[in-house]
Amino acid sequence: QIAVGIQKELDFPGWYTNVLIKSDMLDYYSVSGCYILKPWSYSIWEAIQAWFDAKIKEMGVENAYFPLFVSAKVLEKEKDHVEGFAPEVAWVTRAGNTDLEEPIAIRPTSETVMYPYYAKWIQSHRDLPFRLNQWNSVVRWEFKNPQPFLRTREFLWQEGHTAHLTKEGAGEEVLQILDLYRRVYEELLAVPVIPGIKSEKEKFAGGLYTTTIEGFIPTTGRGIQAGTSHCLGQNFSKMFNIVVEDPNAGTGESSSKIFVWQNSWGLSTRTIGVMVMVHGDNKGLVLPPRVASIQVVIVPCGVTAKTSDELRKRIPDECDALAKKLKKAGIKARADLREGYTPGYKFNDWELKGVPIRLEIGPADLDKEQTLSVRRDTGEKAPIKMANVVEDVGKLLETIQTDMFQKAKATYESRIKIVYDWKDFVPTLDNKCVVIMPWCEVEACEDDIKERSGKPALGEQVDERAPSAGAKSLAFPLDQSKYPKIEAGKTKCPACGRDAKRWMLFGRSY
Ligand SMILES: O=C1CCCN[C@@H]1CCCn1cnc2ccccc2c1=O
Repeated sequence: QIAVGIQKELDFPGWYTNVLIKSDMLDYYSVSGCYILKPWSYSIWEAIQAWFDAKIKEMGVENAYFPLFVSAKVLEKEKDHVEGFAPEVAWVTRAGNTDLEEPIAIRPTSETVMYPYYAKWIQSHRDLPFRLNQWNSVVRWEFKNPQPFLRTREFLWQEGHTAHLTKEGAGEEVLQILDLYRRVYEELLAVPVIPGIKSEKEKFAGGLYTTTIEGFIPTTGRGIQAGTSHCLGQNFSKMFNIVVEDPNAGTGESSSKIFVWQNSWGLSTRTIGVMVMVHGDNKGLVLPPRVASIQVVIVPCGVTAKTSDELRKRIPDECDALAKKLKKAGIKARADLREGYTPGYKFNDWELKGVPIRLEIGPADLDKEQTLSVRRDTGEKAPIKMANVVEDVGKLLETIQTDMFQKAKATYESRIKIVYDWKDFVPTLDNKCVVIMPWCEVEACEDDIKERSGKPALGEQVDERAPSAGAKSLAFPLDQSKYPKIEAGKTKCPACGRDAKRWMLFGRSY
């Protein structure tokens, strides 16, 4: 039985991995925490890559490739950058029967790999802005329960690393990239995200500030960090001595050096996991047309033992001709002419794989010169005149893309609850919602909120590898105007009573 067989609302983790396997997106691998990305999911990553790569190239970013390995000396160049992450670093200690003199780390991220060379290559302010990106994979040997796409020991991503003359120049790019990330989710994956700024506690410790796009998984009511764009300030340029002459210094003055202002930004194959979780249903994947490698599948119907020889040939031929016609118009269509499978079996199969539109052609459709369209997202059926099929299918794909986004956006917005009183905080989380509240921005309060909202039931065994129950701060939404004005000195933080400063999203998260 090829249907998913596990209900999304009843066993979400089971549903998730089942859908990924049965839709042929991935296969398990012999090393724990690692998965094989099969064409059905890899083609989604390729669609994301193609779109994002073109956009950053328009900005003047160039792709490069740096080595996978980084020496301990270089990786640990700056303690506070790595200390919190050290347990996740994977090391090569042996080649064949020979132990290595020095253990060599596999990159968990490439700041320390790249920046010694930024120091060498960036000499003058004319070299700025300096912008390189890598499409690569990184390794983080996490011990928390792995989840395909969301938390894996190796994952594919892009990591952009740029250098600027001024803080403002860097800051402008941080937000430009963050908006590209938002568009990858909202325009390609039909997944709504909230752009914002991380708290001091949640930001990348090695940087100056972290901007983020926060996604939401309705089934669990958990937030998920969907992409990050950091301003590193001058922290790394001071560590690695990446300096340029001050262009404004008069000639002859003592050479005044400027430490460059840097950014680093990353988006990973986590994008695919979020898309599956947000859109999938109990029949399997639901793919947004913009990233579907097959947008339309055409299935011959009504061919039975009693069907005339003429029709038995004509119906598949019509399906094939229609597929060719749609492909010629740039629509990714496939005729499923497999022998020995019933139409019903094929319907199930393509629904499992999340193909946005199914077109059926049977004897009655031929008579009426039409095809019957079936939407994967809503199941809605509608006949389409063959005379207009290219235009109508094209429009239907756009409609599906928009409807999927609007539906997910409405769900997300319905799960964001304003909280003014602490008594409402935990019940809101327990209702699978996230909290938006006027917050004091005091880190001790943040710790207290996590503690007070995650208390395990009395005597309950806490498994630190289980997803946390405590609420974290997710982001200060960039758009604060959506929420009531915070009266300085009047509006109080619901958790601690101090003066509130900005609206902050809190939620349980991945
Ligand atoms: O997010 C991004 C975006 C892409 C470039 N890197 C930044 C910051 C990465 C933060 N990070 C994350 N895990 C790590 C794991 C081990 C060692 C170091 C790190 C580490 O620096």
